[in-house]
Amino acid sequence: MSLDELREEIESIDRELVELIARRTYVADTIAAVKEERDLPTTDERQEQRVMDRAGANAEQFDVDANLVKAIFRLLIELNKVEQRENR
Ligand SMILES: O=C(O)C(=O)C[C@]1(C(=O)O)C=C[C@@H](O)C=C1
Repeated sequence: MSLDELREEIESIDRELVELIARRTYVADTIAAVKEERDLPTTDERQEQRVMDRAGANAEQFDVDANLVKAIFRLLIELNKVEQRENR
């Protein structure tokens, strides 16, 4: 594969990543509505821990750096919380 082709592959993966981030964020909008209905706080630390543990385990399964993957998930959770706070 040429460098251009490899970069095209990365471009396509990057687009998919953004699409997945958008889908995760859209779910946060629905979660915000459920939490508001049930008078629950936006932050659920136990659930965040579960998400982080799962991210670490998935990273190990795919042989990528667990700490880096967890850092990305920390950002994704923060993005969700910002989105949820804007929606309630
Ligand atoms: O599961 C929830 O309650 C969510 O709001 C989603 C999410 C996440 O991004 O995974 C975000 C904020 C919460 O503190 C916990 C988890």
